Amino acid sequence: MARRATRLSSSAAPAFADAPARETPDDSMSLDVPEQLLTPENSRSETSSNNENALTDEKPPARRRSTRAPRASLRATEALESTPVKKNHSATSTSQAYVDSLAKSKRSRSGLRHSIAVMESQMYNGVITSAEDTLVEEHSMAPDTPVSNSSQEPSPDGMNNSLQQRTLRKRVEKALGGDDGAGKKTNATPQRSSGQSVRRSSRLSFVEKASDMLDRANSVLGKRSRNLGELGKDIGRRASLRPRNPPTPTVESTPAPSEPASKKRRVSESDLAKLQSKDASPSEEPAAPAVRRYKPKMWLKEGLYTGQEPTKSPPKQRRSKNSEKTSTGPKNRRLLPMPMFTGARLIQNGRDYRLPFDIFSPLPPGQPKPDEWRKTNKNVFVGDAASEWKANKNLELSTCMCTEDYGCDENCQNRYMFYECDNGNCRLGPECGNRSFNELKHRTKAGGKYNIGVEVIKTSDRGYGVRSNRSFEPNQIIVEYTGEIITQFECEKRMRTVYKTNECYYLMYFDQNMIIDATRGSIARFVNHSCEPNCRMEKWTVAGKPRMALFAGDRGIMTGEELSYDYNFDPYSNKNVQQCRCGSENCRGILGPRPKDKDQRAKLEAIGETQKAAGVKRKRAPAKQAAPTHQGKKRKLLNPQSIKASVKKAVTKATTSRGKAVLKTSAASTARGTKPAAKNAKLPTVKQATKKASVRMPSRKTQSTKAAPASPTKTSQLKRPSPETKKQILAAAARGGSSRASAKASKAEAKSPRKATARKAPVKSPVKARMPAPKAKSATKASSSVKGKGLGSSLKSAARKVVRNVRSVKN
Ligand SMILES: C[S@@+](CC[C@H](N)C(=O)[O-])C[C@H]1O[C@@H](n2cnc3c(N)ncnc32)[C@H](O)[C@@H]1O
Repeated sequence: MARRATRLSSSAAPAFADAPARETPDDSMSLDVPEQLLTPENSRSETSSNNENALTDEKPPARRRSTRAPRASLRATEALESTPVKKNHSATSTSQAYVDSLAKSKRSRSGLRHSIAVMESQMYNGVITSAEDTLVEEHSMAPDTPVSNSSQEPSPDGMNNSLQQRTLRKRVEKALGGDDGAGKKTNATPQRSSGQSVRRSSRLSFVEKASDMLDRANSVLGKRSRNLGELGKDIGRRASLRPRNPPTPTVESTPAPSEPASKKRRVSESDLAKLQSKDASPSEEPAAPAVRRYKPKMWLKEGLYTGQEPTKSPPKQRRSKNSEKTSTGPKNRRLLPMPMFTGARLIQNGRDYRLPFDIFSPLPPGQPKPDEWRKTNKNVFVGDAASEWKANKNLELSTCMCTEDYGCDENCQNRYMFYECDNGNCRLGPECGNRSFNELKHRTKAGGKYNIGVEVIKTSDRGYGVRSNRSFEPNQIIVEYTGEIITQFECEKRMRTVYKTNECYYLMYFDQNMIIDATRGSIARFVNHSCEPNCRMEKWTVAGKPRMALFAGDRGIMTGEELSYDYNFDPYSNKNVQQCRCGSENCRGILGPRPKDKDQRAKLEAIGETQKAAGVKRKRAPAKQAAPTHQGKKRKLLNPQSIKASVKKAVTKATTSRGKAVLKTSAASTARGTKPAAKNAKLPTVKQATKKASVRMPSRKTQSTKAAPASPTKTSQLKRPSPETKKQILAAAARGGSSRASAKASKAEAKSPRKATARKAPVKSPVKARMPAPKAKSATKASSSVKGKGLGSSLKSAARKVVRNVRSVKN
């Protein structure tokens, strides 16, 4: 009730003019009039403060009041015009108040000026009060405001009217300015100004709020950002936190389209936050990659090889097909590394391995080459050799009857007689397997390490040697032994003169009492001797001409092996025995055949031991002589007397020796030069196995008859046919009109002698070679068709023996 009374008293203030109290206004009221001169503009500073501040500002300076009065009067006029209903009432009350004020002014000391101001303020208050009453009734929000609440508080008895009026004014201002809708309804000019003043005074400026938000953001970002900001570091990030554009112009420049342009949009904290996030986002984007996302650590579940099943398959890299495309980094190994020192162990200890035959593995270069070697890959007739050769040349004709099914295999007649097939004696073409020299010709023509297949090496104790650059199949031709073909007379002459001081000679018996001197020759001359050789030296007839070549043994040749063959030469004298350094298990100890005589063997062994004990070695090449010349080397030389003695011995031995393929080339061996079988010979020669020609089981793997030590090449025990046997076979073939008969006869004799050879059951026919039976088509037929008891009967008996031996071996 007190509240109501207060309001009524204030609102009905103009009506007091009619009341007696109006006539005698209270002094207190008159004294309070100046306080009522507070205009809405004056109240700006007051509205922002509380009521206590308002009480302290009860007496504003007079100057301010005077300046505000005209505006208030104008507003009051406008209000009166806009509210005609209330105009009379307000005018009446205003006039009454004016009369009262005039009467008062007469008594009071205040001037006219004050009176006019009071009148205007009363007029204004009357309008506002009436409007305020309406607004209070219409707007339920008005009393909720702090200002209205404060104004509705029951005033004490001593509260003056100025305070009431001021409170009312505040309420009106709140009601008009706080709600835009209400402002529109009232359509009063003071509402706009009051609204503006309310916003300005009741809220902080936008810049201040933005700075507050910046402080909050700093605190949210944490200590590090704060420190950076304080220390002035990381300007970029700090700048990102700071609003780049002043927020107030930004908001004002981009008002909401629905709002009027004149109005300022109220900025809430959420808007500030959005604004700040907008400003901060572009600068924070580059900082995002700084936050790393590490892959989760993958721990090894198993140790090295622990729990892994051993496998023989090669390790697989489990990579997807697209891994190379996707992976940007280097191609790292996915497999575990090899254990330490594995490679070192392998290098130190080594590992045996064998390459297949068809793999070419060239050896590293750098082997010293003999500089005195004059090379030739063809046989060259020198001196009288060419004329003598033609005179003695026998036209040996042979034609094999092999079919393509067998392709001139081991049963080929040409092969049996060491005749190479060609288009003249064989009807097979590329299917023929008996054309080794032709193959070698194409190989050497093509050239290259692989095709040549051999190279010179320097051995530790045997001078130079030859090793293979590639692998060779068993019985494959390797290299031809070529050189100058000289007569025996020429050979003796050279031995006396040119080779007098030589340590090594490269002489080999060839054919028709001819000698191949490979001093100027092919690389085959460097092949050393071995008691267990891996090669054979064979003489073949190619297109009617004899040729010598080195063939691989029965087990083939691997890459890097040193090539060797059995020299099988006769030293003719115990003094000329050379110690063998082949290093094989079954080494005979000397270069030459093992003597049959025990005494002689003991002597040779003693000599060998003596040489060993004395350290007698053939010093071929001093260390400083990388490429020694064989000329001038000190070797044991014999005087002419000893040569003569040796020749005598050789002659006697020559009657029993057979198949001297190799002529030892030492100076000592020059003394061994056997006397030619026909005439008196003073110079060395090579004996042929012609004295005791006997039919042996044919084998193309036979080179010499005398040298047949227990060796892996024991198959060489079987001899090839002697020249005499060969002639007989050829003669029989010529009589029969076909060489096939002889071939068949041979087959009948041996029933595949190579089978017997393989079983190491050589059969030696005691019967001397006679004329072979012509037209022998098979073993039985051949024997039956033999005319007479010559070679046919011997072949027959030999064949029977072979059959018997084969059966015994089978059993
Ligand atoms: C045809 S030459 C071989 C190439 C010879 N190594 C060279 O440096 O010219 C034969 C000579 O080599 C030597 N020789 C070959 N094989 C030998 C071996 N197994 N043991 C000792 N000396 C050997 C002998 O001195 C023999 O007289």
